[in-house]
Amino acid sequence: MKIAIILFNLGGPDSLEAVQPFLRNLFSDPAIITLPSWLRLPLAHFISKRRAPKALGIYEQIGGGSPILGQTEAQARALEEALSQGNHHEWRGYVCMRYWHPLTDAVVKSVARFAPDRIVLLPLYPQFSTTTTASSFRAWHKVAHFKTPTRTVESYPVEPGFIAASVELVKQGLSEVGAAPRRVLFSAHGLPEKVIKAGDPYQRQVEQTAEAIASQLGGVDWTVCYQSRVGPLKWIGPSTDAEIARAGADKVGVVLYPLSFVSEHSETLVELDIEYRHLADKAGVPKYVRVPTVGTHPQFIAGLANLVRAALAEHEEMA
Ligand SMILES: C=CC1=C(C)c2cc3[nH]c(cc4nc(cc5[nH]c(cc1n2)c(C)c5CCC(=O)O)C(CCC(=O)O)=C4C)c(C)c3C=C
Ligand SMILES: [Fe+2]
Ligand SMILES: [Fe+2]
Repeated sequence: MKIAIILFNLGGPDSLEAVQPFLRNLFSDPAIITLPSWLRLPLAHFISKRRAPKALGIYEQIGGGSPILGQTEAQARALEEALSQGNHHEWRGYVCMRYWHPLTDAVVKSVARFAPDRIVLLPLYPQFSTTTTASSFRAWHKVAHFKTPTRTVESYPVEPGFIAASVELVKQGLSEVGAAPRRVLFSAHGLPEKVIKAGDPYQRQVEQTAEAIASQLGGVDWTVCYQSRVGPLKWIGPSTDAEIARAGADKVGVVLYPLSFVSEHSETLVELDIEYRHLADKAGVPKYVRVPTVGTHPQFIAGLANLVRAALAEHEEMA
């Protein structure tokens, strides 16, 4: 049997020229700006133009583009390998980005050429949000009209492989800081407060992930906080920068784990590694360790493989 797995992620600009069109795609998404299209599209043009200089500054610091595509491709290949063990199905992973290439239209065409017997939609967002997972699913269903049975993984905030990989990485971070007083900051991408008030389960799922990891760390001080605020709306808190300042005031080391990201990109390599590290220095944080994202950690990939198999098995036996 031929099985296509669609790995959804946000995408990022692959050159400085791509920064503004990438931002325009992002702000044109009705899941990000909930206005009718006659107002949203000109606004997206305006906001992306206004945001571009700041975003250019961000991507200039990481070689002029985002590494997210290469990282996600590596996850797709590792997942194919994990799924291929012990069976003779043909598993093929397709990376499908929401705001930069490979975009949905092109991915749907590639999948159609493969002519799979089953399709599995797999978001690379452990926690569900209307702004990420639901947006990617909507974009997919708008273009994809396959007769092929399609299964969906919605979210996996406490999936055991994801949690085990996270625990291992956070423990390495803790040992880098040593025995001195320290606090684990579980930093998630933020969201406007009104998105949560409208029923988005993201914040609750982020808290579930943090609790599941913390319960295996053996009594460390920890807290959840939110990074990457953009725009004038009120976002959920506490903010990661405020938590770094509090750690400085309390004179505790920081082990920061970005628990809503599963790969490296501008939000980790610039915001966490450059901007927040600088903030931690200024705030008097004795030691600041940023824990890497799960990437192709074997336990994370094994967890994704289990999710895919479970989604397929819901309707039939896939031995
Ligand atoms: C303005 C609204 C935004 C919302 C809401 C939002 C939600 C959200 N985003 C991610 C993951 C990523 N976002 C990334 C970049 C990025 N995000 C926004 C805006 C919102 N995100 C902007 C404007 C940008 C571009 C960079 C910048 O100008 O600061 C990325 C990184 C892309 C890359 O570099 O490859 C990721 C990943 C999540 C998980 C999320 C909601 C839960
Ligand atoms: Fe974002
Ligand atoms: Fe950001």
